[in-house]
Amino acid sequence: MRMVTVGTRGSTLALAQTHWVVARLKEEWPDTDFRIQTISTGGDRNRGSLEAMAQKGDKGFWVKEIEDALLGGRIDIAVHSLKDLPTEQPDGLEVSAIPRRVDARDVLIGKEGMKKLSELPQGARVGTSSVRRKAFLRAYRPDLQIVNLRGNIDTRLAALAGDEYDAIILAAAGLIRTEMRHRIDEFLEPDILLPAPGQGALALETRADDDLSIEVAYAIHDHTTDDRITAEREFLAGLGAGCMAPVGAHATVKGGVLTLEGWVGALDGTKVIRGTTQGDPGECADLGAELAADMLNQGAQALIDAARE
Ligand SMILES: NCc1[nH]cc(CCC(=O)O)c1CC(=O)O
Repeated sequence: MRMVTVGTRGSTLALAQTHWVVARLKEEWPDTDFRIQTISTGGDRNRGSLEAMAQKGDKGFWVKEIEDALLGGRIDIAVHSLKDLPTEQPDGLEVSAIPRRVDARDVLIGKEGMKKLSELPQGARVGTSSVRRKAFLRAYRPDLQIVNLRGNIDTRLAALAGDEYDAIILAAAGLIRTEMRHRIDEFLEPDILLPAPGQGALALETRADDDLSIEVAYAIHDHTTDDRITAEREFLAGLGAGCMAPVGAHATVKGGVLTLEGWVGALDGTKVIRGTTQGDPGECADLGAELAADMLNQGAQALIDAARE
């Protein structure tokens, strides 16, 4: 029997999404044996230095050890949250499949009486460490207090039970995949808050010359999701930004037309630039690059640089 080893981080979310991927792969390849191997990354071991690493431009904080395991042949397919995966893969590796996206939106989870963002009382304390979510909150509700909140989904939900936070913001997909959809109080629609590029999507990464694993992974590839996230990620790459930038993007495909919306915000909330473009889904990469160029012309670079400091 053919055997494929699927690697991922050991967090609840990483394992939940990898079990989902393996179940989907097993439907397509009933005669293949799948094994799951967990790998601890710099991000798992060393949370305190996350910001320092980001400032040094180390984008691969969550993926380096996993990519080393792929290159070393200890695993054959890696499962990543797409939004944590740098837009360029190292030599010898490639993204071979993008499964269907679940839900790209961010959500609010709040204490009693704190269950809608627009209705939070003056000065309410909202937990997040994402620069995108911070920049958005400061622009949208300058009165709110933003309190840093790190850690896995479980840690963040546990923190809300204490008394430091009135509400927190998380990605819907993470809660849905870990069977915590019932905890969601409000879905923040993209017209209010644009999600991170690639949020809610997964990426299956393989060795570029491993035809067998590529074929296995590609069985659960979803073309529409791929077009959408390609537009979003080309937009991010076109801005010269990574997953730690105050950048949101969301693409949809309806009636054969791809619509890409982009957002860049000042970390202090004093300025936001928002743009949109439409075209053929086959041109998704160009659409992302064009929107990035358009927003650079409107001054996006200064906002991205300011958030690095
Ligand atoms: N950066 C952490 C991370 N990476 C992926 C998800 C959630 C799942 C997803 O966006 O696909 C999260 C947590 C969060 O942002 O709430």
